[in-house]
Amino acid sequence: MTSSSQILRIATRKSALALWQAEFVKAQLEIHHPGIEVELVPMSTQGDKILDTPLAKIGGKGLFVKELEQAMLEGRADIAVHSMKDVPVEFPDGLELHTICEREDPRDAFVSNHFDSIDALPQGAIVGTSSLRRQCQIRALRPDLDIRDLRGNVNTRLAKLDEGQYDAIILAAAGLIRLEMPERIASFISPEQSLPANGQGAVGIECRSDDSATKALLVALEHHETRIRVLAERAMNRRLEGGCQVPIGAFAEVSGSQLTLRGLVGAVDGSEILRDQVNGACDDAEKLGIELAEKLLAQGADTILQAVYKDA
Ligand SMILES: NCc1[nH]cc(CCC(=O)O)c1CC(=O)O
Repeated sequence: MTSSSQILRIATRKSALALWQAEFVKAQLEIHHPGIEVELVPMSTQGDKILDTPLAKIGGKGLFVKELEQAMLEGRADIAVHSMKDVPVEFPDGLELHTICEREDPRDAFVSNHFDSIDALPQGAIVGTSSLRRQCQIRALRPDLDIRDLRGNVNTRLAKLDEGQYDAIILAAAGLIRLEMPERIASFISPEQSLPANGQGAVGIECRSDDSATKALLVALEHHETRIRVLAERAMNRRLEGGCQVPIGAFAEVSGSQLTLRGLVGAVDGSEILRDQVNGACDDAEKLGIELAEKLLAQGADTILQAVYKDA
């Protein structure tokens, strides 16, 4: 925020989930800072405009965040609210990820109008997901299923399911819970069956590095345990040089002062999946993430990831 404007402006995408997240941050700021004025600045990003190509093939990091960052750098907005899962590992000069809010359920959700779980699907059933991470894990569990690409925001994906284009689809549970559609979740998929993406279910807030007035307001929204978990997960991804569209899972849990981080790298066809985990002190979250990435690389993660990038 600049001293001349007392209104805090939130740059946000226009999808229902992005708007929910921005409204959530607005409401939290208003609770913690009575009298504050917060305004949403909705905008379309490149990722919202290209709807007909599988995300993995578009490539380019930060497809969903570039326009929001430009708005902050140009002073048209003060903060941007992101799903941590979609936030690139590096930030442009002048911007930083300042705040990580409390995590919603990080698991993947099995969504279907006819079946209760992946195990209950008949041979050859059609499952929609455009996430390489979900594809590879589901193929490993059930090589017989017909996995097809599924793009669009949460409501678009649900509509495609309801039209009968798929027997089931996989979505982040967090999105369905936030959009007040928990009844759509036929079952939660355990991390053993589908390890979540790094940052899944967590919301992060980005702002200008030199904007101390805004930072002071954001501190109240910080959630320490979520930060520790997401730091470890992102550190693993960063060491593997994985963008958000790679068959990589990373999931950290905290118990007291201890952190357990599980990681996975898989071939998209599910023919090969490497898994490993590390334990250690929460204070070493990032170190543990790097350590786990190196264990996976020692198992051959590099070869798998190179093949994915070549195909994309
Ligand atoms: N990649 C799209 C995206 N980004 C964040 C969420 C869900 C909410 C979250 O993880 O915080 C979703 C949809 C999905 O994966 O089903």
